[in-house]
Order: sequence, then structure tokens, then C-alpha cells
Amino acid sequence: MPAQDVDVVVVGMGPGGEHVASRLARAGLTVVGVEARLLGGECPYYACVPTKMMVRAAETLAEARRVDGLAGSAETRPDFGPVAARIRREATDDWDDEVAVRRFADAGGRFVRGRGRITAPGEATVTTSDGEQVFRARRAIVLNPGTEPSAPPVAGLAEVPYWTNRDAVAAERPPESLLVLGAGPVGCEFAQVFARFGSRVTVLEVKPRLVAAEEPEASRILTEVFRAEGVDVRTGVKVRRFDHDGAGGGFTATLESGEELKAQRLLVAAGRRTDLAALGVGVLGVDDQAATLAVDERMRLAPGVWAVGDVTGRGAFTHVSMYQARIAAADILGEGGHGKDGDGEVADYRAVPRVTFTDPEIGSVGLTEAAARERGLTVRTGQTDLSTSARGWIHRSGHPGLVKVVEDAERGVLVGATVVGPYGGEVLGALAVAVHGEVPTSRLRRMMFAYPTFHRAIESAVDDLASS
Ligand SMILES: Cc1cc2nc3c(=O)[nH]c(=O)nc-3n(C[C@H](O)[C@H](O)[C@H](O)COP(=O)(O)OP(=O)(O)OC[C@H]3O[C@@H](n4cnc5c(N)ncnc54)[C@H](O)[C@@H]3O)c2cc1C
Ligand SMILES: NC(=O)c1ccc[n+]([C@@H]2O[C@H](COP(=O)([O-])OP(=O)(O)OC[C@H]3O[C@@H](n4cnc5c(N)ncnc54)[C@H](O)[C@@H]3O)[C@@H](O)[C@H]2O)c1
Repeated sequence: MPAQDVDVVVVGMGPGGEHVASRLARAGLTVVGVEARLLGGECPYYACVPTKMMVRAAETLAEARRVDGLAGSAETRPDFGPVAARIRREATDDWDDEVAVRRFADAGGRFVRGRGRITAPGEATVTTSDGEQVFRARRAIVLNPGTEPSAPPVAGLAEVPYWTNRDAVAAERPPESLLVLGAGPVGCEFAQVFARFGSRVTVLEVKPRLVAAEEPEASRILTEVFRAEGVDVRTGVKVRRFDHDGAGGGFTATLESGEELKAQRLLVAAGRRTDLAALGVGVLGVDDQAATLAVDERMRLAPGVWAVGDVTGRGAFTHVSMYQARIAAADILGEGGHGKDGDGEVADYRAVPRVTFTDPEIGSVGLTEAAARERGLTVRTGQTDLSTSARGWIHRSGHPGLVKVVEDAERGVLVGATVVGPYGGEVLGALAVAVHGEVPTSRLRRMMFAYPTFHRAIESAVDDLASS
């Protein structure tokens, strides 16, 4: 089949790819959007949206269990049915992307379902169920392939029918018992959800703490909450091998210590992987054995090629992908903007916010204390216990938490902050503005914080800076 000339080819239609493709199509360019699975990517079908529906349901159970001692008594009879139905009907349309495909067509784009790769500079080849289509992109190729769940090299793991996030969001009922391998955000969110719906959950983490990328104080609080809710937290453990008894006996994890742990299901949440060689970036002279694509501040990878999203390694979050997509689209369109050199917006990662939607939520922005020290900054930190703040005390149950701020003491501005607690991700908003806007801490200290809100604890944390 002869090559087809178009303006833009977008390979991978995750949140960032969809955003760039739609924006460019609406601007009048001829855009082909290529997606191997579902248009919209991981976030709406297997990640953010369905997991947050699970989290929302699980937190209502937890709140109901807090009625005792505050408002009488309440009995809960957990039923996962409404959660599974909501994910199937409202979130994913039964894992059907027809609505998204129509939305893209309405924006003026052309959708091709298939697997794309770069086959020459300015050329992308798509393998579809009907064969191959070759596109020559006059203006741009944009890569947004996202990541796949990865499986660590543990003996036996490749042979057992473990779950990834994609299976877990499609669960019709909670497993009786669940082993979770990996305690990053994915493992922790699922562990708490299923435990609250009655699963006996064991978390196995090789690092010494849960959510190890976050402040150690956050890990400590989460560990205490998990254990109080009956989750068996095993940190600093190595699994020697996994076995599965096909006759219904379930999974066995044998630890290095020789201890055997059994469960009906195994969820592997041990990180993500990319496959740059399959994307064909080698023909551009880009290292295709690397884990991520090193793009510049306008998401440019090579002449005529941009990349956005998790594959760039700048934070595996939907909001990062969408932010990068906005910058890439403006760059492709040659739009001027408010960038530092007046030549279009450039990416700034100083204030990347992240929220792990456990209860308590762990919201953070910018650098942790350890990361700030690694950068050689003169660091001062301030902290306050949320449970002893006025609002935390009033809240009483479900109130463990803290606010921690990290200051570059030489410049007198916050470079990072963490909020653990009820609505921690929302309270974080104020601190994200402070880090993004480089608001002097002296000025934050003179600000008023409404009484008695959770965010008022920011004042105590900022005051505490002086004493460290
Ligand atoms: C369980 C879970 C929960 C999460 N929760 C949150 C959350 O609450 N908040 C948050 O901000 N982030 C969350 N994330 C992360 C979030 O899902 C990703 O950061 C987000 O999806 C952005 O990814 P992306 O734009 O890089 O592409 P993705 O969403 O990964 O999509 C990439 C798409 O490209 C397609 N593709 C890949 N290669 C090709 C190819 N060669 N040809 C054609 N198509 C291809 C894939 O099929 C995929 O659909 C979560 C992740 C997981 C796993
Ligand atoms: N709320 C959110 O925004 C949200 C939620 C989920 C995921 N995400 C994004 O998705 C990305 C992937 O999340 P994730 O939790 O899968 O990955 P992760 O890399 O954050 O965590 C994986 C964990 O698995 C552990 N691990 C790896 N091999 C192991 C082994 N053999 N035994 C025991 N533990 C092992 C690692 O030490 C690590 O703690 C994250 O970087 C995050 O940005 C975001």
C-alpha cells in the first residue's frame, strides 16, 4: 500500500496523546491517531478512574465504620457488586472506547487501531488487523506509548496466573485473600480497597517501607493505618519463588526466610516498563535500550518527533502527560506563549504534585527532604501532626496525618511539601501553589489560614521551620 501523506501521526493515545492529537486536529491539521488498545489509554480504563471509584466506595465503608463513638452505631455489609458495575458501566463502557473514538473524529482526527512504530525519519508504519499502513508525517510524529505493568525476575512468577492492575479493576468480587507484590501507589491503593471489602491482604515490599518514594513519615503513618485495618505489611522482604496450585489451592509465595504465604490471588504491582525498541526510535539515533525517552523542555525528541507522558520519565501521572501534551501541541503549532524566552511555554517540573489515594491520602509536591539534600540544598524542614491540630482533634477518627514542608533555607522558599491526612490531596493544593510560585516562607508565615480547617496545619508546619 502506498504511503499516505498527513501532517501529524500520534502513536499511542493515552491522555497526553489524545490531547495533542485532538488539539492539532481542531487547529486544522490532518492528524492520524494510532492506538493499539483503547483510545484514552491506561488512565480511564485500567488506572486512575476505575481505581478511584474503588477508593471512593472503600472510603464510604471506612467512614461508616467510624460512626461508632461519634454518632451512634452503624453496621456495614460490604458488597463489591455496585463498584464492579459502576466501573463496567460508567467508567469503562465495558472496556469499549466507542465514545472516545467518536469524540476524536468529531475533533477532526482520523483514528487507526493498530500498533505503530517509526520506520524512517518522518515515517510511521502501523500494523493493523488488516495489514500495514504507512504514513509520512509532514509536520510531526508524537509518541505517547505509556508503560506496561512489569514483573520482577522472581522464580516461578512468569508461570503463575497473577493479576496486574488491568485484572484487578475488572474484578467482580474481592478475593478471599490477596498477596500484593510491591507497595508503591498501585499496590497500596488496591491493598486498602480490597482489605476494606473483606479480603485478607498481605503486602510484600522489598524496600524497607511502603510508598518508598514519599517522605518516611508518610510511610510510617500508612503502615500503622494498614496494620490497624488488618493488612499484613511485610517490608524489607524478598520473595524467593511463587507457585500456583491449579487445583484451586491458590498462590504460594516462598520468602527468602523460608516462610510460605498463601492467598487466593496474587497482584503484581512492582512497577512499570517501556519498550523503546518496539517503537522504532532506534532509526532516529535514539538509544532504544533506555528506559525512557529523553526529551527537551518542549518535548522534542528528534527533528520532527515529540514524546509525552510516562515514557518521558518525568512523573507517571495523568496530569504530567496532559501538561506535556499542551506544551508539545503549542510547539508543533509554532505558538508563542509565556515561556521564559518568549518562544512558547517550556516544561517546569519543580512543582509536580502527586497524590496516593489511600486513606489517609498522601499528597506531595516538589522535592522530599532526602531529594533536596541530595541536590546539595541547605535544607530546613517543618512538620506538624495533623491529628493534634484543631481540625484533626475535632475529626477524631480517621485523622492520622501530618504536614511537612521542605525549605531551601538559602532562598527562603519551599521546594517540597507533603500532606498526609483526610483530603491530603486537596490540602496539598495550597502548598503546590507555594512551591510553584516560590512564595517566600516569610510571606507564608504572615498569611491567614481559616479556622478550623485541615489546611490550617500548614501554618504550624511553616512556623516549625524556624525551630529546625
Ligand atoms: C493502577 C493505576 C492507578 C493510577 N492512578 C493514577 C492517578 O490516580 N492519578 C494519576 O495522575 N495517575 C495515575 N496513574 C498513572 C496514569 O495511569 C498514567 O500516568 C497515565 O495513564 C498517563 O499515561 P500516558 O499518557 O503516558 O499513556 P497511557 O495512559 O499509558 O496510554 C498509552 C497508550 O499507548 C498505547 N500504545 C503503546 N504503544 C503503542 C504503539 N506502538 N502503537 C499504538 N499504541 C500504543 C497503549 O495501548 C496505551 O493505550 C495510575 C496508574 C496505574 C497503573
Ligand atoms: N495516585 C496516583 O497518582 C497513582 C496511582 C498509582 C500509580 N501511579 C503511577 O504509576 C506508577 C507505577 O506505580 P507502581 O506502584 O506500580 O510502581 P512503583 O515503581 O511506584 O512501585 C513499585 C514497588 O514495587 C516494589 N518492588 C519491585 N520489585 C519487587 C519485588 N521483587 N518484591 C517486592 N517488591 C518489589 C518496588 O520496590 C516499589 O516499591 C507510579 O510511578 C505512579 O506515578 C500513580
